[in-house]
Amino acid sequence: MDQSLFHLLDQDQDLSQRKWTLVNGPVIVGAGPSGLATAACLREQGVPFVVLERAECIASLWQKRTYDRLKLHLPKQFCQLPKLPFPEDFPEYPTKKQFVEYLESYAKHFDINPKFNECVQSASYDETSGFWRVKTVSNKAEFEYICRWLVVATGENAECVVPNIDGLAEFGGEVIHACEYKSGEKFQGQKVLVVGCGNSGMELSLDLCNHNASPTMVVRSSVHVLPREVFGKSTFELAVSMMKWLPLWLVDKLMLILAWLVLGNTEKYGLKRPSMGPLELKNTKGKTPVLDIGALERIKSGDINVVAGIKCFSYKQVELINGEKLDIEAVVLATGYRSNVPSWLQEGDFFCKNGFPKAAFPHGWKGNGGLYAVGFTRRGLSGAASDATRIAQDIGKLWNDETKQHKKIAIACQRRCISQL
Ligand SMILES: Cc1cc2nc3c(=O)[nH]c(=O)nc-3n(C[C@H](O)[C@H](O)[C@H](O)COP(=O)(O)OP(=O)(O)OC[C@H]3O[C@@H](n4cnc5c(N)ncnc54)[C@H](O)[C@@H]3O)c2cc1C
Ligand SMILES: NC(=O)C1=CN([C@@H]2O[C@H](COP(=O)(O)OP(=O)(O)OC[C@H]3O[C@@H](n4cnc5c(N)ncnc54)[C@H](OP(=O)(O)O)[C@@H]3O)[C@@H](O)[C@H]2O)C=CC1
Ligand SMILES: O=C(O)C(=O)Cc1c[nH]c2ccccc12
Repeated sequence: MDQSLFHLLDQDQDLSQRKWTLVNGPVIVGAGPSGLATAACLREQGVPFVVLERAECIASLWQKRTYDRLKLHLPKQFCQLPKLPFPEDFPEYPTKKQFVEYLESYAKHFDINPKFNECVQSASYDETSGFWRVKTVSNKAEFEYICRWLVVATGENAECVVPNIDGLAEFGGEVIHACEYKSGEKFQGQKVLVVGCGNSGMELSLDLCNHNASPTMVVRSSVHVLPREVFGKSTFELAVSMMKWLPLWLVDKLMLILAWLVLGNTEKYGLKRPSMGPLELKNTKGKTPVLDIGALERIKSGDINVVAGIKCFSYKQVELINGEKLDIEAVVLATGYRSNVPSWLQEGDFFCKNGFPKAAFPHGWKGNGGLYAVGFTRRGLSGAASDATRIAQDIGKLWNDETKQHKKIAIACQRRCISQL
């Protein structure tokens, strides 16, 4: 065993009380697409690893916290993970079910078997020994993993953002976050307030319309709505191609011209555009533009009512900032998500308070002391795929060097033992 590890074991009384294990290779926290992609790339290099997942399944965001009708909103070539493409018969925009099936077969193909129901409570780096100590709780039992490398793969959407709006506790009707919404079926015939106008707010409002409910969507500030396709071609793909030749500001201008040609002036429906362009806003603030799949038509037709902002709630009612009062029966908070890294990672150099790496893309994948982050680039699944490839290469090299070193030491010890016989 490594000499420095003896130091850690000697020092800590706690460890004699708790069950612990020494991991050969990295610990990956999270079995979503990012964690799976990293594990697959490590497997290809022959590096062992342990994946810890708080849920009882892989890709819990996709399996447990998204609505039934969800489809990927970027074309499939931007959403596949490294080393194993989507099956050829997948459509341009795979459904949630297809995507989950792909992820299941991906995990099976690379023999990735996460430890489920293991929620990481804390992770800290022991400077003296050079090891990470990762503490988990599983069925109330505490456990500790000790490892040289820690890969953070808990995602940009780990927790729901639930705003504290005046009077919401007195509302009296059903209040859910978008992550609990499955289908508009149970809202049939109801007046539903959808708070937020990102991709979730737009798509849930559309789903509510499709189930004969009456949604009112709150747009408190501004939003970029782009068509998912322009003249039959993916808007996202078009933007990616243009970025190879043109500066970001110009691509943003062209996107807005195209959006105007295809969608018309969206501001007259209460959808004020931000002053910053859609790609610049995504890159700098992480705010994703809406890729419209039909909600705009329903806004234009009046099926989705758009309002400006909420003042407060009262019993089965909402008061808007313009003083208008609306009777409503249910509220869907499509108010977004946040990272949970600050709640468990005891580290201050690499991650910001908001749970994202401090360094801007493409530098935010590697920290000090064997710390890595995958899937925090605000570039969706393709960003996660490129992080995963880099991380696995880096760890692969370090692991191989250390393993060779250990082998040399083991052989030297063996020789000395033999010579003393
Ligand atoms: C509704 C929706 C649709 C999207 N559609 C697209 C799309 O079409 N294209 C695209 O590119 N991107 C899309 N995204 C972006 C999304 O971030 C990625 O699709 C993808 O899920 C990110 O993968 P991830 O592994 O980084 O995070 P996640 O999928 O969130 O996985 C993180 C995992 O970590 C686990 N975890 C969290 N905390 C802990 C802990 N303390 N201990 C143990 N485990 C923990 C979680 O349970 C989860 O399983 C979408 C996001 C949402 C919310
Ligand atoms: N088909 C797909 O692939 C889908 C993809 N997604 C992705 O999931 C991620 C999360 O999207 P989403 O869930 O829409 O979250 P977003 O963070 O994109 O949007 C949150 C929305 O809630 C609003 N909001 C937050 N707090 C309040 C408040 N107190 N009062 C009023 N409005 C509020 C925000 O307004 P403001 O801007 O003023 O802060 C914003 O409009 C994105 O990356 C998105 O692209 C989501 C759904 C479908
Ligand atoms: O769907 C998401 O949340 C994504 O992050 C995918 C994505 C990455 N870059 C974009 C630019 C415009 C629209 C979606 C995305």
